[in-house]
Amino acid sequence: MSVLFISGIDTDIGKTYATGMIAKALMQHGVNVITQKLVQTGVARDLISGKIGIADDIITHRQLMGIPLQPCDIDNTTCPYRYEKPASPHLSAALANDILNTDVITSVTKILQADYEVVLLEGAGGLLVPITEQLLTLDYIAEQGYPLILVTSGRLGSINHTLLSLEAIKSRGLDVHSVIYNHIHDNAAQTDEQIAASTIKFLQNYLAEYHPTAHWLALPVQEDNGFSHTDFILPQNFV
Ligand SMILES: Nc1ncnc2c1ncn2[C@@H]1O[C@H](COP(=O)(O)OP(=O)(O)OP(=O)(O)O)[C@@H](O)[C@H]1O
Ligand SMILES: C[C@H](N)[C@H](N)CCCCCC(=O)O
Ligand SMILES: [Mg+2]
Repeated sequence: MSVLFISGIDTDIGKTYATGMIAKALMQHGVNVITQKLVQTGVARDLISGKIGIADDIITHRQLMGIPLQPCDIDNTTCPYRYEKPASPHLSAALANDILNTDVITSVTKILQADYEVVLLEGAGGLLVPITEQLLTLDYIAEQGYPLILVTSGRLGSINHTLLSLEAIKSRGLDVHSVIYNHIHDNAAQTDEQIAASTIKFLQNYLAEYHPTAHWLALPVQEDNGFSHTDFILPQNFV
């Protein structure tokens, strides 16, 4: 019955990996769980039929969960809004001459809730990404009252992006359910070990002071692009 919203400090921070791995961990605890994507941009058209494909993030979620695409994926219930242009949803929809109606998103979430105990709803980009010209992602989350999971990493710049996200959450009178620290950017190409370790410490102390109820979860790097999975441990009272 419950819906958890997975957002992050930016695009490419690891929301899809976090969502797939949470779903896998919940499945292993016997929870009947499905994932949904709010809106997917950058989706290719099928060369033969010309139809726009299934959302890439939904495909990755199922791979990480180790299950095939479900009927609700194939009929696009898990992501009705899919656009070709890899951009902010408000732009991608406009370029496709479409108008995204958030009531449709809410109604597919309800359909999924009827069949599953937990729906993990992944956003596109960060919290202040516009879903439409009028509505920011965070305002949709606030309207729906969904518990909010924020994905971050040790990439240089993450402290600022994480604290700005937490400020924005607070400004809507919301709290953060969990912060997931993705270890993907701890390597030398993105940052260095000293920065990553300091970022973890700083963020943990900040959360302890300002968001004491938030869970802290560490997402390990998944090998083979997610096909051999390192364990991801969920706290007992996660859902
Ligand atoms: N924990 C991880 N283990 C292995 N690879 C990862 C991990 N996290 C992220 N990646 C890599 O980083 C890329 C970006 O991550 P991901 O697709 O999860 O970002 P996102 O936040 O979902 O982006 P978007 O806003 O487009 O939905 C992935 O395609 C994958 O290659
Ligand atoms: C295409 C990309 N991977 C994401 N799905 C969409 C990211 C939108 C970011 C918009 C912005 O913050 O300026
Ligand atoms: Mg994603």
